[in-house]
Amino acid sequence: MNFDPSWDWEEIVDNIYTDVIVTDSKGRVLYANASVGYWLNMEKSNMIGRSVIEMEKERIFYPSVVKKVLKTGERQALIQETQRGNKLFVIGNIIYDENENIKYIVTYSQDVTESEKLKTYVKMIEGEMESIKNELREIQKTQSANPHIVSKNEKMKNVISMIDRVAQTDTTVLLTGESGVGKSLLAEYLHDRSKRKGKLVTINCSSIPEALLESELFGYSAGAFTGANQKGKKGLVEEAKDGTLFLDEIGELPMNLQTKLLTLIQKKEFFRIGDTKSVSVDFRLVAATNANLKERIQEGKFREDLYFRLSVIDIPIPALRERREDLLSLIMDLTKTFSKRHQQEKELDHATIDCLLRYEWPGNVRELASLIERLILTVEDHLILPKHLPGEIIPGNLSEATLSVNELGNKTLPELISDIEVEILKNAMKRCSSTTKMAKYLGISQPTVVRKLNKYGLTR
Ligand SMILES: Nc1ncnc2c1ncn2[C@@H]1O[C@H](COP(=O)(O)OP(=O)(O)OP(=O)(O)O)[C@@H](O)[C@H]1O
Repeated sequence: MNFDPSWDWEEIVDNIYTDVIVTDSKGRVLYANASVGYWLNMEKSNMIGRSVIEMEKERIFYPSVVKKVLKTGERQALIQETQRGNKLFVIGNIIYDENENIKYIVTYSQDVTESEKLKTYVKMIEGEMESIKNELREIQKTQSANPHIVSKNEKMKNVISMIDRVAQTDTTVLLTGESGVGKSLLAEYLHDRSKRKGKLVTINCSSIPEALLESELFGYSAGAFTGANQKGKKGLVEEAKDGTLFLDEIGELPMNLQTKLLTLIQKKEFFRIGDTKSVSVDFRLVAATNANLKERIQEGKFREDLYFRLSVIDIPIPALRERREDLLSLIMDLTKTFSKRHQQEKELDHATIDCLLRYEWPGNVRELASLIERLILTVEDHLILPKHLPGEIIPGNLSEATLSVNELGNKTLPELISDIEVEILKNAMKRCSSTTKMAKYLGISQPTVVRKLNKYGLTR
């Protein structure tokens, strides 16, 4: 269909759900459409001939975009408040006559009251996040003597206090728990707390080949076997004199060495390979395992008597998923540690922290620590965003579109408002079980909630 000048333009413009006002070059209203009447709470016929400057003075709306256009001689956009308490996003455009003089100023506006509320809400959430960070700094100040052991969770606090208690004794300690929960770190902590004068000597029983393990542990005498050092060699047990011997992955210790270890624990003496004279040594034994030693006993792979000797004090370390209260502190602590270590000024975005807090962490603190270190080393930007995380860590409902308040850079205002709206609505959907509760939570009406959910294709 072609353009027809006889169309009823007034009726058409009255049916646009956007305020349209046309003024002359002095700001006197020449035309207003029907929508204006609703937002400004006055009949559109009462507006014709009135000065927008006067209306601004009467606070029918404030500020006046026309006034700003006339002052600057350019197109202007601003947020205006109306007598009804609504917030309007208003644009004022100039139409010039053939002599380049202002002929009309056309203004059109859209209600953004709810979006403005949502922006305030985002600011409030940012404020809350800041206070959580402050709280965290306080927690970190009051943490255990070793700054790298985070323990907010009850079970973990019990682990630390148990270690503090046994540290002063010579009792053998067995640390059990999944790989990466922090057994080695706790062995270090125990040694620090024990005030034993000697050093902490760590042996990973699974990483040294079986043939070498015995000589590594007990050493050998001069000329004990072909290829050996002529002067003989001290073993790690001797290295741990007056200190702590930490046997990691004890479940992997071969059977013949289990027997020798048992003798060592009982008599506190041993024989270097090829020697007939025993060596006595004072050390504290700490062992760790992620294997189920009772099962290994059943399978005939671990000596029961050694197990009883080792497990006098058996300290199970909870998996990270069982102590989620520690997660936030760990995330912040590790970020700080690695940023400092690699001299990188990096920060985790709120949405990134949110993803990390939701993940299960099957690889425990080691998995978390390696990820944070990798992000700090590989992400070029200052801010680490959800898009930098590996796929498995991003929850299904947080897609690429996840909005960070810090990402709003080059978007237009309507796009920005929509993004914030979607994000806040998703957040409200997670917290509230019905649209009525969402309405209360967001401070808007229930039909508005439904309309907005439909608009963005969000389904409950
Ligand atoms: N509570 C904690 N606070 C800070 N860092 C921790 C904590 N627990 C573990 N880590 C860090 O996590 C990583 C893995 O810890 P660790 O090597 O002690 O685990 P593990 O239980 O001994 O693992 P595996 O059984 O595989 O030997 C280390 O980098 C350690 O510093």
